[in-house]
Amino acid sequence: MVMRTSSIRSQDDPLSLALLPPLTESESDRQARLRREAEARRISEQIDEELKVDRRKWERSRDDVKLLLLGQAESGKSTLQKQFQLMYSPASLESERISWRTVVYFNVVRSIKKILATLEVWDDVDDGTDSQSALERQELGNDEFPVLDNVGPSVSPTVPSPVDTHPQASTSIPTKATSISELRLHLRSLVRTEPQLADRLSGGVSPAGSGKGEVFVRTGWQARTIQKGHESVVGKRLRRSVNSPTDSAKVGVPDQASGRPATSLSTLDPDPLIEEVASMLEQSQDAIRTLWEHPVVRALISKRKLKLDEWSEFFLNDITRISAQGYIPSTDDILHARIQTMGVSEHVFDVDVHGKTVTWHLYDVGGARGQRHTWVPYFDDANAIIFVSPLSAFDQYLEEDPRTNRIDDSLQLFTQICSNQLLKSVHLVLFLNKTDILKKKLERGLRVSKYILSYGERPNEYESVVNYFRAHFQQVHRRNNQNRRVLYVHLTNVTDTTATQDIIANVRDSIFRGYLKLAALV
Ligand SMILES: Nc1nc2c(ncn2[C@@H]2O[C@H](COP(=O)(O)OP(=O)(O)OP(=O)(O)O)[C@@H](O)[C@H]2O)c(=O)[nH]1
Ligand SMILES: [Mg+2]
Repeated sequence: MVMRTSSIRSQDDPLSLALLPPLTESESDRQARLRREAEARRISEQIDEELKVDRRKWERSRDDVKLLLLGQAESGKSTLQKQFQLMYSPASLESERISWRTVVYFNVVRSIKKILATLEVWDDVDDGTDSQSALERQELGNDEFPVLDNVGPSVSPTVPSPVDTHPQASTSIPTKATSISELRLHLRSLVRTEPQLADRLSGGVSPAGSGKGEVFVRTGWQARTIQKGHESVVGKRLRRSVNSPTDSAKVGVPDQASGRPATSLSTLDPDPLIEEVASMLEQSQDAIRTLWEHPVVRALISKRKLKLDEWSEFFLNDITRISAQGYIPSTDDILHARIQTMGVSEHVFDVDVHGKTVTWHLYDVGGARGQRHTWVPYFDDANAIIFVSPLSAFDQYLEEDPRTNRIDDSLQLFTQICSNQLLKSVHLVLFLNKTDILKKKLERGLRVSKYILSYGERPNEYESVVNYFRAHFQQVHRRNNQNRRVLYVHLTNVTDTTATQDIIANVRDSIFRGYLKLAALV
């Protein structure tokens, strides 16, 4: 007979009543029920314990630093992210190194395509019988025309037949005298690979409203550019190389002094598309160099009729190295390679700050107008922002909206960030970036007042221009600074590793000081 403890509650509470054992419960049923109840208690306690651990984990994650990189497209956010990666997770950059080859090739092929398209607009059409086009004749007759030393190899030209349209089949070496239509024939197959390279990088995704029909990539794009076998071998070898300095020499880890890879990846599984492009580049390197150094192209550039992206120049100047067999991108190449970010990509680093390791989550966002709505969900719990503004863009207009000057857009965007209520307590850092390109533009004689009317009669010199723009950003900050927070301003060239890493260390310390202050308050 089972003794039941009766209580007012158990009799009144329908749930307790329902849970009571039946009146007819036998001794063996009672034992089984007690075992079940003990097991249920054990599971419940285990769940409670796991919840406690989870809560602790969550609390730990609240201690992590969340840093947003914000700014318009092409301002240098992803380049800055690469510098963080280089500093705090070099092994991960190493394992990606080979994937950047696809981006570099894509940048080169796209630049060649743009040069040829611009030449077409400016009429290089000839009838195939005359090696000089109308434009060439016009330009070569021009006294202002730049005289180039060292253009093309000093062997006599072997001009290919106009019907020989396959550049790989041709053994001719283009020279200064080679006409643009001949170069176009040489480079036709290479240029045709551009959409395939774009597709390899983007996975076929091209978001609407994002500007010049660029190639956008999401986090993890690297996997698409590496064959399965390739990826695992590179990943394994390069990971190991980080732990063992003796291994690094064997596996393509860059030589520290030159930043260039020490070995080729000839033993790894190739991606057929990339290998084909590599081989075309190798065979077309003379044609590319001749085109790039061609007097007509030089003249179009100097007259600003051909406006190439900054990275085009970087890669085309070094085309012999890039198109060589077994090319692996150097760290400098990776820092200059251009690919637009789509959405928000998160990068996690363990950052050692004066003996304490803190996990940092770096959010690198797409800066084109069509991408900016994706930033907002990350504002809630952000600790710090680095706002990147490219000062060299004073003579450029948004790809998404050709009426808007890029500096104006950057100031407007900075106003929105400074005045955003969700961000009012966030540690704010401003990178006035691309100072190296700004210097070059000013040296070339580009006048700021032509594009920024308010600049007026101020001297067209670096110091004066930088002070003028910096003052504008500081004014925006002052006018939208409810919480009297400090604005930390740095003049940067984020492709310069030594200088940028010093600045990152400085930013890290200032964020950490704020972090300690906050920790002391809670
Ligand atoms: N010379 C020079 N080039 C820079 C600098 N910062 C960035 N670049 C180059 O500018 C190009 C664009 O930089 P990204 O870092 O891709 O720009 P982003 O802000 O991430 O652009 P989105 O992803 O479109 O928002 C790349 O080719 C970089 O190498 C700089 O300070 N100096
Ligand atoms: Mg980016």
